[in-house]
Amino acid sequence: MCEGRSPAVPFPEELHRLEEVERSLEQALDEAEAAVERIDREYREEKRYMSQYRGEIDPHEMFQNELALRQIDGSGAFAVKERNRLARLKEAPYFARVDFRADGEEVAAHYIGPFAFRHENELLICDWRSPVAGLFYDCEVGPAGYDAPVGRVEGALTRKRQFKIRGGEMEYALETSDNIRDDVLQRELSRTSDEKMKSIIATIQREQNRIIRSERTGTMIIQGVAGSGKTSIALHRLAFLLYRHKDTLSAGNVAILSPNKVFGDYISNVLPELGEEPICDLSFQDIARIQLEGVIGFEPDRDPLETDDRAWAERARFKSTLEFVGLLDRYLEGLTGRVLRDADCVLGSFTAGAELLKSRFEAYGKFPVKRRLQMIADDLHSRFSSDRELGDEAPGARTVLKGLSGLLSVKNTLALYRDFYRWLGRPELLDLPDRKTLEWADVYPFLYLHDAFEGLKSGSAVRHLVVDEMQDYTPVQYAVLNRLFRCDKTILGDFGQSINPNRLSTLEDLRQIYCGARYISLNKSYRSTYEIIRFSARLQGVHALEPVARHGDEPQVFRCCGRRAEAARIGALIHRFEGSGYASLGVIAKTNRDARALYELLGRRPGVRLLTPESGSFSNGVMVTSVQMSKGLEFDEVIVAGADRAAYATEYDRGLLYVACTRAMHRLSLTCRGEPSALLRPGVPPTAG
Ligand SMILES: Nc1ncnc2c1ncn2[C@@H]1O[C@H](COP(=O)(O)OP(=O)(O)OP(=O)(O)O)[C@@H](O)[C@H]1O
Repeated sequence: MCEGRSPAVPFPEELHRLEEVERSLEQALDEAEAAVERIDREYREEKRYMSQYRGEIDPHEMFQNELALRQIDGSGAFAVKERNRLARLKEAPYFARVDFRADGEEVAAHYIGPFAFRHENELLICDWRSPVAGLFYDCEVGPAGYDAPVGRVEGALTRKRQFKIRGGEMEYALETSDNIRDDVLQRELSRTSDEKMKSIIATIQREQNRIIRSERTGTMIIQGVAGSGKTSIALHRLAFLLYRHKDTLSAGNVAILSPNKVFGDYISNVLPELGEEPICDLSFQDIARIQLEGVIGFEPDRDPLETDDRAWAERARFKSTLEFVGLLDRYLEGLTGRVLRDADCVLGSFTAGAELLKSRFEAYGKFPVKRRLQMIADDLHSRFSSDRELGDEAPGARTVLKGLSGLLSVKNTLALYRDFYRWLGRPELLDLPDRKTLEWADVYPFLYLHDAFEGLKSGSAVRHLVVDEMQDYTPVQYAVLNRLFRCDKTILGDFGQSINPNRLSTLEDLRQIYCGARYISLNKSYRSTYEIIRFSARLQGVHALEPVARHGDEPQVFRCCGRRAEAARIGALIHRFEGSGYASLGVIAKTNRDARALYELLGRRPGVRLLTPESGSFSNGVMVTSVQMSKGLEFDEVIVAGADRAAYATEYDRGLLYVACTRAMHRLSLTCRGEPSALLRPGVPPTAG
């Protein structure tokens, strides 16, 4: 056997190359460390000088020193980033090699890793987002090509290898053949979960790569089954866009709209892992809070599964459709007549006739009412000033504005919003918890009208927005979003995971809202074992759900006699988990209230955490939570608690069970206190409701 050859790494030259690259990385890392220390020293010296001679330095020199300090600070941040990247590369410098012979040229080997690494003028590692790296994801050995900035490069791919390097050690190396990609993917998918979502650059699949590297501008809608990698793809796409447009796009220009803080925390590592700055993570609540500050308060959304207030549910449903946005638009079409009284504006000896005011008001129709008044006031002020008779002082713009405001029959957005329901003939659909508070379903319709009446706060630098869990949001929320973020969007989710009975909008509605958008559907599921996916697909009747053939235990249903027996069973399953080598276990109850009760029943067992809408972070270990909170997350093992006939009976319950079951990567159990849910038996129709 050749020196250094091991069964897992049958190519000794790769071990030698790795050693060489590591030596270069070591050297570069030492230099980067020295640069960080030098800059740090310079910074401290500059600061010391400034504080020592503060009284003696003239203001001009002080200003120069402050500028210098800021510059050192900037270089320091850059040096630290560079050092961190090199340190990361040292752990796992690359994961693939492609040998490519461009037509008329020699074969060149390209090693692909998380970032590019150049040493002594030689490019030792290519960034996974570089054009040449596209060969790895898109092509097999044979004729191949890639799109470079200079145009298409044609040639032949002569070799393709994949590596797993961890802690600087090569664990395995494989030469490509048709099933190799699957083999590496299988190994990756079989690992235990991590506390945070991980990058998937070494195993991005072809259909995923097409989305990630898409150069087409415009909005994209991705409908993908549970575990198809939608969130991963969206984050990798952002990293790709930031790389491709690095001169014009920075982390401050992209944002992700996610359902809650726990999810935001869960995905927060992917971009930094890919060498990009963390990005802004927003929720619809955050946006509402910013827009409504000082205007009106609002209640958080209620859990529809924990209330039987039918009138409330009816109000929420009514406001959740595309038709509702149509009604708001129709109401706004006649806005002038609704808010402006048919009267002249008389200010002393100056008068503006009702007709003139109306026509001006309509001419400025694309602006909010309040802004239109301001513009008309400015116009009238100039007109009055030029028309004035000798001796008559023209009213100032503020006086004119006051006079015009007196002609408004509606004084604020709340009055307008109330008027909308009167116009509809359905005043009962607006129910304020108190005088200055909206219920959640009213927040976005209110903002839609607020935009027309006062205008929304703008100024967002966001140039690409990712919207995750698209099925959770209503058309009016999208309508407001489109006004606030007039940029390209990547909108992703799974309408098969709709779990709110009061959201009536559909995927077709969404496609209608974004009618020019590119639409992609993903059916292959990567998260769970074949057995879990088959079980979940049967449950939901999702025939398109295509598993990756990775096997594990069949899901088990445990029937217990009552609550205590169920808690004891869950306790035993937790015990089994603790000895299993798995890292995370999700115990998923139907509602947040059920989750809390179960947590108490389990006796606040050490190491068991309760995850609620108020929680801010995700961690490994045992988590007791609700279906709603578990969305988007994943666990090595899942126990769906309380999977009883009565608890899961309707079509919506089916969606809930589907979401809960598809959170499991490797093992799934369901426990119930009596008869298991009939939905678990294929072919059983759900109870109506
Ligand atoms: N190409 C891939 N290589 C390795 N792992 C992958 C790949 N694609 C997806 N995965 C893994 O599959 C799991 C599911 O991915 P992700 O959470 O992005 O899916 P999703 O479609 O957003 O899921 P859901 O809608 O169910 O929340 C993650 O563990 C992710 O790392």
